Amino acid sequence: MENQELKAALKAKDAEIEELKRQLRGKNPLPAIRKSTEDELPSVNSEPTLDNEEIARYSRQLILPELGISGQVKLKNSRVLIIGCGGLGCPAAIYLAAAGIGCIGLVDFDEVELSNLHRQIELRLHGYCIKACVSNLFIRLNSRASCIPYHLALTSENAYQLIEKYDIVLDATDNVATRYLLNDACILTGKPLVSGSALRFEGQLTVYNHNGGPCYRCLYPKPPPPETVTNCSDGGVVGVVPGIIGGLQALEAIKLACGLPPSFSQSLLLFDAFSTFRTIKLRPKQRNCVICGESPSITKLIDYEQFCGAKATDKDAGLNVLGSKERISVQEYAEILQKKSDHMLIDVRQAVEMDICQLPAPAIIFVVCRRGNDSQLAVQELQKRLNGIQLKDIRGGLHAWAKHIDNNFPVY
Ligand SMILES: Nc1ncnc2c1ncn2[C@@H]1O[C@H](COP(=O)(O)OP(=O)(O)OP(=O)(O)O)[C@@H](O)[C@H]1O
Repeated sequence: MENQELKAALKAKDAEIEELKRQLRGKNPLPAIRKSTEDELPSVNSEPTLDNEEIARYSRQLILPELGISGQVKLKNSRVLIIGCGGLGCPAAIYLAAAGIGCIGLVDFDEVELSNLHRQIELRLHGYCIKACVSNLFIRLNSRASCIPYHLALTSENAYQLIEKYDIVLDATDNVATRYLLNDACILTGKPLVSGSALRFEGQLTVYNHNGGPCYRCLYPKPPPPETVTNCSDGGVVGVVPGIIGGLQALEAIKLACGLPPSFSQSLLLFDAFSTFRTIKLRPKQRNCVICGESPSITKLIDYEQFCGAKATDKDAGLNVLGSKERISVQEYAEILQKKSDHMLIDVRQAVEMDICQLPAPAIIFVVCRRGNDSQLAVQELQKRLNGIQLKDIRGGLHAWAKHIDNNFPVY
C-alpha cells in the first residue's frame, strides 16, 4: 500500500473509532465524578440492624451461618476502594455492590476503548466512556450502596489521603509502579490489600498485609526489569480470566469485611484455564522488609515510576533503552517509504499479529550459498524469525551463477 493510501486508511479508522466511542457514551447522564480525594465520604449506616427490604434483598446470603444478620450489617458498614476499573475492577465492583458493601470507591484515570469491551462488559452495558463511571451502574443494581467514582490516577500525592478513608483496598491495576505504590500506601495506613492479576489464560490472587502475612515487598523486594514485564495489551487476555479473578477478589473482600478469614492471606492462588486452580504457600513476612519489617527505611510514599524505571500506566511504551540516533519517528519512516529509499523492515511481532495488519513490506531478502543447500535451510530458519519479510533462496547457489550467468565467476 502506498503511503498516501495508508494515511487515508488510518484516518478512516480513526473516524470509525470516534463514532463508536460516541455511541458508547450513550444517553445516560454522567454521575458526579470526583477529581480530587479530599471530599468526605457519605457516612455508612452504623445501625446494627437491617430493614425489611434489606432482609429480602440479601436473604440468600443472610441464611448462611457464616454471615447471618451480623455479617450483613458488617458489609453494610464497610468501605471498599477499588483501584483500576478494567478487566478485574469491573466484575469485582459489581459483586461488591450487589452483596451490600455500604460504600465503594472506584478509581481510574482512563477512558473506555473498544479493545476493553470483551472483558469490561459492565462498561458496555451502561454506555459510559470514563471508566470510573461504572459506578452509576450500581445505582440501578443496588440503590443502597454508595459508589463514588474518582476520575484520577492514584499517585504518591493522593494515595494516602484516599486509602485512609476506606477499610479494604483492591488492586485491579495493570502496572508494577502502581502495585508498589498500593502496597506501601496500604502498609502505611494499615489496610489489607486484595491483589489480582490476569494475563493470557492465567490469573493470580492473594491478600497482602493481613493477619501477620507478607506484603508485596516481602515477596518482591526489587521491581522486575521493565523490559521483562508484559501486559494485556501486549500479551493478550481471554476476557473470562479477569472476570474469574475479579470475582474472587470481591469474595476475599467480602470475607474480610465480615471478619471471616480470607483464604489467600498467606498463600497465592494460581489459575490456569488449561489445567486448574492451584494454591502455593507464600514466604512469610520478612523481618528486614523495608516497609513492613522491624526497622523500616521507607516511612512515606516515594516516586514509584523512578523506583520501577517504568511508567504507572501501560499506555505508552515505558521502555527507553536506545539513544536518539538509534530511533526514528513514524513520520520519518513514512518518508523513507514514500521516497522508496533502500531499506529493510523487520517486524518483530508474533506471526498471529501479522494476520491483523502489516506495514508495506519494502524488501525481499535473497539468500545464497555455494550450492543452494545451506541457503534453503537458512530461509527456513529466517522465516521463523523475520515475520512479514519475503525470503527467497537462489536455487543452485554460486555454482549455478557461474554455470548460467557468469562463466568467469570463481567456482570452488
Ligand atoms: N495508578 C493508577 N490509577 C488509576 N487507575 C489505574 C492506575 N494504574 C492502572 N490503572 C487502571 O487499571 C485498569 C487496568 O485494567 P486492564 O488491566 O483491564 O487494562 P486496560 O488498560 O483497561 O486495557 P489494555 O491494557 O488492554 O489497554 C486500567 O483501566 C487502568 O487505567
